[in-house]
Amino acid sequence: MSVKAKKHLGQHFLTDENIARKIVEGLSFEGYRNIMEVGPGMGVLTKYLLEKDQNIYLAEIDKESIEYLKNNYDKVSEETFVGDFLKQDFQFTNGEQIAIIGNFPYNISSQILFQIIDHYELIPEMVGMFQKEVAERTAAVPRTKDYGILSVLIQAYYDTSYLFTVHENVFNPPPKVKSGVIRITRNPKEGLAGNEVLFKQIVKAGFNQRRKKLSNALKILNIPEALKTHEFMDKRAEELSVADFISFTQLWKNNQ
Ligand SMILES: C[S@@+](CC[C@H](N)C(=O)[O-])C[C@H]1O[C@@H](n2cnc3c(N)ncnc32)[C@H](O)[C@@H]1O
Repeated sequence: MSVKAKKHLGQHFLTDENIARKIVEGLSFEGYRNIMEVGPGMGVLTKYLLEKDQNIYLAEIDKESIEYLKNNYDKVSEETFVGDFLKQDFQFTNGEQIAIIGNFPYNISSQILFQIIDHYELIPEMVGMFQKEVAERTAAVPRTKDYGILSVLIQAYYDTSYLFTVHENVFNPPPKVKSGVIRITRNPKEGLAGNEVLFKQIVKAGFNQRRKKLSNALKILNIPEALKTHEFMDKRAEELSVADFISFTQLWKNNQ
C-alpha cells in the first residue's frame, strides 16, 4: 500500500532512486550529527539517510505518510517525528547543530527558506529541492530578474550553489514545473551581527518596490537624514550586492 498524493500538502513523490541518492549525497555529513528531513512522504530520501551514522528527525504533517514510514522502516518510530517544519524551534537539539534536507512542498518554499535563515545559528547546511525558479532565485546575482529578497537574505547567511535540475516526469503525480536542487552552506557575512532586523527591513522595503529608486522605496522606513544623499539612494535594490546591503545597514544604524 502506498500514500495517496494530496495536492494541498504539495505532495509529489519522487520515483527515481538515483536522483534520491544524489540529493542525499549532496550533504557533507561534516560538523553535525543531526539531520532533519522535511516532508519525507514515503521515504525515498529517508531510506538513504537512515544508512548514515546520524540522528534522523522527520518533519511531516501527513498522518498517512507518518503511518507508512513507521510501518516500512525499522529505524522509524513515533519519536522520529517532530511535526510541522514551519513550527520548529529546534529546542530538542539542545543547541546541537542540525542539517536540513528535503524534497520540499512547493506551496511553502519561501517560508521554509525563511525558517532556515531565522535559525541559521543551528543550521550549518541544507540540501533540498524546490521548484526550479525558486532554486535559481537563491543563487541569483545582482542586476538579474531572479535577484530579490530571497537571494539577498539567504546569501547574507549562506553560500549557495545550484546542484542540478530535475525533470517533471520523475514524480508521481508530476508537478507542473521543473525542479532544482540546491545546497546552502552557512557563512554569515561580516557586519550582519546585531543588525539583522534592520537589514531584513531594508532589503524587503527595497525589493517590494523594485522598479523605484531606493530614495523612494525606503521612504516607509524613516531614512536617517545623513543617508538621504547617499549614492545608493539613486539606485534600485537590484543594483546593490549583498555586501552593499550590509554596509548600508551598518551606516543606517550608526546614523539613527
Ligand atoms: C514534494 S513532497 C516530497 C515527498 C518525498 N520526500 C519524496 O521526495 O517523494 C512534500 C512533502 O512535504 C510534506 N509537508 C507539507 N507541508 C509540510 C510542513 N509544513 N512540514 C513538514 N512536512 C510538510 C507533505 O506531506 C509531503 O510529504
